[in-house]
Amino acid sequence: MRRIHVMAAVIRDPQRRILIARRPDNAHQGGLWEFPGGKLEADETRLDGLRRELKEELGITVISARPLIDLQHDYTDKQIRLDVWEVSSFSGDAHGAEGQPVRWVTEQQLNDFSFPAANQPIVTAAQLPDRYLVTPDMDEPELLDRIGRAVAAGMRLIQLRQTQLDDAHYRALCEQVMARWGDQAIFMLKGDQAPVMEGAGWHLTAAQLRELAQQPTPVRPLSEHRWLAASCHNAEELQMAEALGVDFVTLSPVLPTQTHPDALPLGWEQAHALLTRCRLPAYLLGGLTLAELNTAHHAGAQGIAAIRGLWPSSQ
Ligand SMILES: Nc1nc2c([nH]c(=O)n2[C@H]2C[C@H](O)[C@@H](COP(=O)(O)OP(=O)(O)OP(=O)(O)O)O2)c(=O)[nH]1
Ligand SMILES: [Mg+2]
Repeated sequence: MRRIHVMAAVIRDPQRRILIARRPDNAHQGGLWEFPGGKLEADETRLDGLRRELKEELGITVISARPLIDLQHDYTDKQIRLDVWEVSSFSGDAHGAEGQPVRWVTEQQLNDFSFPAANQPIVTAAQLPDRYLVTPDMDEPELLDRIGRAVAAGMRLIQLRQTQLDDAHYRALCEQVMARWGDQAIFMLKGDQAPVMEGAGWHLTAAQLRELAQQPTPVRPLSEHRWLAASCHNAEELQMAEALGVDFVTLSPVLPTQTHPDALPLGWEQAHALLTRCRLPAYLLGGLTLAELNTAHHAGAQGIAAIRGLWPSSQ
């Protein structure tokens, strides 16, 4: 069976709401909600195909767009590649130009609609930001001050990585951070503390991922309404993360880093190749800064994760 290349869009209005449309009852995956788009034609670039589909289906002209997530899914009757771009600016009045119902919904409301089976990672990608801050080891007063400034500057996804603290101190820190900023950002915790910290997410190490994925009957170790992530370094770990039902991953190291000087960097080409086969939203990690964000998007990543590259300066 030939894989069909589909261009689809997460289109946002200035309030960050997202446009979804309902597929006609008689279409493939009919009656379910979708991100507008359709099949790429021969000799068309990906962006040209996206622009044409959104003109045809919604009557809008794309002004700016960038890759969001690119995944492959095998239905019993069709194999598709869903190449989803985020459209942050367009002109025209978006409407169901083919008579299909359309709705503007918040990121949260996406959970209330039924999408085709391939779409769960797209919903997740639409709900997550494009940068993932990892905190460096640091004394508590300065750490709290800088977390406060990162949140105020709009950082919405933060991993509390404090390797110098014992369990009791780490837990106390996490409680404090969650109480102050837990409603403004997603906090991902490390270690065994996370499951008992209601409201927080859990970021698994590659070793924890392996242990959980190699159980006789692997089960996702956290309820569906809490974020679960995992650190991956190769195709096998990415595959385990998918099988365990992880929401998103980090893939590292892309470039040489100070925190892991002995690790062999993947480089951009290999990172891209690994992401092509991975269905989950992935943050590239290792020696990256915001200067590489666009390159990361075009390599198929959700964005970048970084310690130094995203940490607010001490000024
Ligand atoms: N547009 C879109 N298609 C999706 C999504 N999820 C998903 O599984 N699909 C599948 C359903 C279809 O098999 C295929 C998209 O094809 P389509 O029916 O939209 O193609 P098209 O707009 O070119 O329509 P047509 O000319 O073939 O009628 O991808 C999604 O979120 N958006
Ligand atoms: Mg379509």
